[in-house]
Amino acid sequence: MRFTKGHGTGNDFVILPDPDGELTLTPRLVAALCDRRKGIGGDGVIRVVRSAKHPEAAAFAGEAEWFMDYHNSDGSIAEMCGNGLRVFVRYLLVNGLAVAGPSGLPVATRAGVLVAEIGDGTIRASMTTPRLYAGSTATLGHLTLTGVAVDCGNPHLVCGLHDGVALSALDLAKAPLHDAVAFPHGVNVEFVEQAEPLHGRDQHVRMRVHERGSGETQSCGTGALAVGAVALRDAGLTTGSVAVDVLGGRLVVTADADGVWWLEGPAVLVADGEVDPEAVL
Ligand SMILES: N[C@@H](CCC[C@H](N)C(=O)O)C(=O)O
Repeated sequence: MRFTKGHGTGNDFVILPDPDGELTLTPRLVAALCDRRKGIGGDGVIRVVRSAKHPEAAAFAGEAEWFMDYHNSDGSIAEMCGNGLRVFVRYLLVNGLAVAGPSGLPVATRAGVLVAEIGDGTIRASMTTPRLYAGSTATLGHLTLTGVAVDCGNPHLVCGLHDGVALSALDLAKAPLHDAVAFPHGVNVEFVEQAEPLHGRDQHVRMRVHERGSGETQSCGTGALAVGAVALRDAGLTTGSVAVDVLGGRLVVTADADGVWWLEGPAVLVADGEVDPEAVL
């Protein structure tokens, strides 16, 4: 089985080309490929499949040739992956499977069709409009933090830190406890602290994330989107740009004057290879 390894700000993926949707991708195989000792290692698997060849994306085939079939490292399926989307686009471009037109490159996801624009080293992609809809809490050991529930196509809970609690001191080895009624399908939890003002950005924050289905990761694109949306709302802004520093680098979230939300950041392919599924299972 051919694979490519890539990452966006350290959020890393095993990319599997499967243009005609012929691969049997079980949760067990996904988890085995993502195993960092016995497999290739990754926060998730991205299958590259033609929209027309995947039952969940066939309706998008007229708009977007390719479907990003995203799976978390525990084998569960997620609706969207912001870093994965940029890496997916990089893969399509490098392998000559698509070219970006004047209005960008459309990609089908479980959260709908999104459009990527290719920059100088970075890629920026339109994102599902984040919807801030409720308050909730996350508990880490003895620390309970209040947060804002944000729907970015997938579920997020954005928690600001109390005075005296440092982002770097949080232990995210275990999943934060959350309200299972508020988040029946689980939740990605972001922890945020303010950072120093940055020229050209309306807000600058630092975040760490515990991802549903993957644990703590170096970065989460939809998590950054959720954090950016809360930061702009708290600053009383409806448009603007937010620099979100993650363990693996920097992402920029922008809400433009047309009401479109964008996520910009690097997308890097680091290796190609061949893996024997029998050997990793
Ligand atoms: N890392 C991703 C999000 C991946 C999916 C998430 N773990 C979920 O289950 O919703 C990103 O960059 O957005």
